[in-house]
Amino acid sequence: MAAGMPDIQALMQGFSVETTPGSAAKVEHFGALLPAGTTVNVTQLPGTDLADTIAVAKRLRAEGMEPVPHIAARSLEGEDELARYLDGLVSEAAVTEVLVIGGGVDRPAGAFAETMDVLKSGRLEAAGIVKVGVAGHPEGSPDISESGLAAALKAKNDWARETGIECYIETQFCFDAGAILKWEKAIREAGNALPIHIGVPGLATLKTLLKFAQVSGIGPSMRVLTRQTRNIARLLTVQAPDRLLVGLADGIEADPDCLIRHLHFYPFGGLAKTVAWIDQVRADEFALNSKGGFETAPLAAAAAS
Ligand SMILES: NC(=O)C1=CN([C@@H]2O[C@H](COP(=O)(O)OP(=O)(O)OC[C@H]3O[C@@H](n4cnc5c(N)ncnc54)[C@H](O)[C@@H]3O)[C@@H](O)[C@H]2O)C=CC1
Ligand SMILES: Nc1nc(=O)c2c([nH]1)NC[C@@H]1CN(c3ccc(C(=O)N[C@@H](CCC(=O)O)C(=O)O)cc3)CN21
Repeated sequence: MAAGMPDIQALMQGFSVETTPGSAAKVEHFGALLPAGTTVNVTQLPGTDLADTIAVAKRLRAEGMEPVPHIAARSLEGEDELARYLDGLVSEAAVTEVLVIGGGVDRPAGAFAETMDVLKSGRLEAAGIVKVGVAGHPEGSPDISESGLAAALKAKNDWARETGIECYIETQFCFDAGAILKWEKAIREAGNALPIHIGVPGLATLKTLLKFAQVSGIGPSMRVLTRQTRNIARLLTVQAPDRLLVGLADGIEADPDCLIRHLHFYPFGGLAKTVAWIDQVRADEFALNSKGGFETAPLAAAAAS
């Protein structure tokens, strides 16, 4: 790597991806797309069946991936359901790592109102879980106050320290490297010691990104997207997160204490093209451009779908 070049490849190492039961059904074989052992998160979205998340985790394990299912605290009925869910994940898919989130339901379905309620239950340790991700919100959350987020993050740090369980933060997706770097520094100064995986949008059309940004309540950096919709033709062009990655790599390089460790890709139904693009970057098949990002070679037609 030449001096002054952002180290995009270092940033790409150990990347993870997210899938939903619905989008996994459209993937023929995860092992044919992703390096063996890649971490694949499986969502537990409101209104979906826990059995579907377990089934996808099982399939991921069989296809050589490391399944990391979501546990959405507010969607669970209580400790019994959590115990049954964990039992299924461990016995069917040998799961040892989970991502615990509050989850998008307005009113808790049962005894768990937030992530900490699940962590404090002791059920994760009892099930043999050794690594736990929790959510991060670089741009804040439409559902949670800033003080609520700060209190939750402190409690999660305390829990990690007290239990000795390996914990990390996985963020909401965001389009603005500056906002992410500023947030990382602010939570670090407030006492955060957990390593961070940054949520990054995969390759998708502007139209798809806008749709998901809306359903996920992504705030300020929506403007980065909506600014581009003035040119209507751009709605159907595929966007890559190249500028975001350059900005992050530069920021990490400039601050040796930065806790950003990995990227987590949200492919939004475009797993094949996202992975093809990641492969090009990992193979060093890209060149920086004058727009603060980089270009890869045009993707093969098969992966462009
Ligand atoms: N991949 C995904 O699906 C991701 C989803 N998220 C979203 O982030 C939010 C939860 O964030 P966490 O940091 O896990 O919160 P948390 O579980 O640590 O809770 C923090 C505080 O916010 C409140 N809270 C949590 N979820 C809420 C909701 N949906 N509505 C109103 N209040 C809520 C809790 O009662 C608590 O006081 C959810 O809306 C979740 O869907 C965040 C990251 C990734
Ligand atoms: N606050 C919040 N709420 C969320 O629901 C949420 C976040 N944040 N952050 C990011 C994740 C990613 N999310 C999602 C939600 C839905 C699909 C989904 O419906 N996927 C379709 C296929 C994609 C397509 O439409 O082509 C599926 O069939 O599962 C994917 C990711 C929701 N997420």
